Amino acid sequence: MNKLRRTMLFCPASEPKMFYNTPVYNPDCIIFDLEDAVAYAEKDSARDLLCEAVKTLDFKDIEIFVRINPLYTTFGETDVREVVKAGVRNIRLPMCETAEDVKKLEVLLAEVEKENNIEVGTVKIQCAIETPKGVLNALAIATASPRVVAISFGAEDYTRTLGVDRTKTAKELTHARSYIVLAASVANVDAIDTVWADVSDIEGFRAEAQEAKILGFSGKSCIHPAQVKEVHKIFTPSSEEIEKSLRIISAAKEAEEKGVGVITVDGKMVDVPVIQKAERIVDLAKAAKVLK
Ligand SMILES: CC(=O)SCCNC(=O)CCNC(=O)[C@H](O)C(C)(C)COP(=O)(O)OP(=O)(O)OC[C@H]1O[C@@H](n2cnc3c(N)ncnc32)[C@H](O)[C@@H]1OP(=O)(O)O
Ligand SMILES: O=C([O-])CC(=O)C(=O)O
Ligand SMILES: [Mg+2]
Repeated sequence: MNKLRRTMLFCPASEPKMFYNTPVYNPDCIIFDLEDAVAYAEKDSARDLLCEAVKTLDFKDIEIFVRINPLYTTFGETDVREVVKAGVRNIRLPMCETAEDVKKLEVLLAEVEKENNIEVGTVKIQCAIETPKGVLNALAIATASPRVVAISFGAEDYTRTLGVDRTKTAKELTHARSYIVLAASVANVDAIDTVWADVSDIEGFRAEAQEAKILGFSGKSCIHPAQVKEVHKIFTPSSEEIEKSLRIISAAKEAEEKGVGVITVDGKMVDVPVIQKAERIVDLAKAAKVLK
């Protein structure tokens, strides 16, 4: 299993009051944002604030990402240079459309790592796919560099660039979400579902998170602490799932010892794919610390 990445809580780097509190909400990952949540006039001051905070704050075992501005903007390169120097080891690259975009970041990272005596390859990349072109290139993006640990979907920019409305049915996102999940699976990286902007509509958020799990995403980006709790509930195996998985694994072990092939548990056939799915649930439960 890759790292546990059920939740990625976005927090604007220009909001120190907010970002000092982020660890309290216990997301698996925090994404400090230098891109769209930060006004143009505040880009430099937000970066300075963030770098200072990263040097001093204790985020326990929460994985920290910084969403930089795209490298084609005037801020992108400085974002990379400064946040890596401050200790950030994971970059979320927004508006990623091609393998070439990833490779440009990879070259810059190698240069910055050498300048700061950091082993080359240390800094990991999460590619945000948020345009039709990015979706069609998802597999090339996900496999463009060994640094890529996840690809994520950005539905706000995706619907903007496709020229459609974002609706509560999420039908307009179906193809892109499924394609991103497939690409991530082939590349063996995590797939992170998009943000849900209406923080007051927790029911709608829950439904979208549930669908993300069914589609095969590893987790979901969040913009509000209340969303983190919901995603954790949905993406953490329930006690029923865990008990059933343990029963399957134990029955399979017993059958193997007795030299029996296919068996049944609770009246259902258990074969290799079923056993491996049960093992995955147990691994996830252990990583989420709901099973020892
Ligand atoms: C399309 C995209 O690009 S999305 C990615 C970029 N967007 C972002 O990063 C936005 C992140 N989210 C936010 O900035 C905020 O949640 C908002 C602006 C949407 C709403 O903020 P508020 O109106 O303050 O929400 P609310 O009053 O419910 O907040 C409750 C508490 O949670 C805190 N909080 C809210 N959102 C966050 C967050 N993302 N991270 C950390 N703390 C947060 C608030 O500071 C407040 O703390 P307090 O009780 O100690 O005062
Ligand atoms: O990447 C995300 O989840 C949020 C985002 O930028 C978008 O939806 O455009
Ligand atoms: Mg976006």
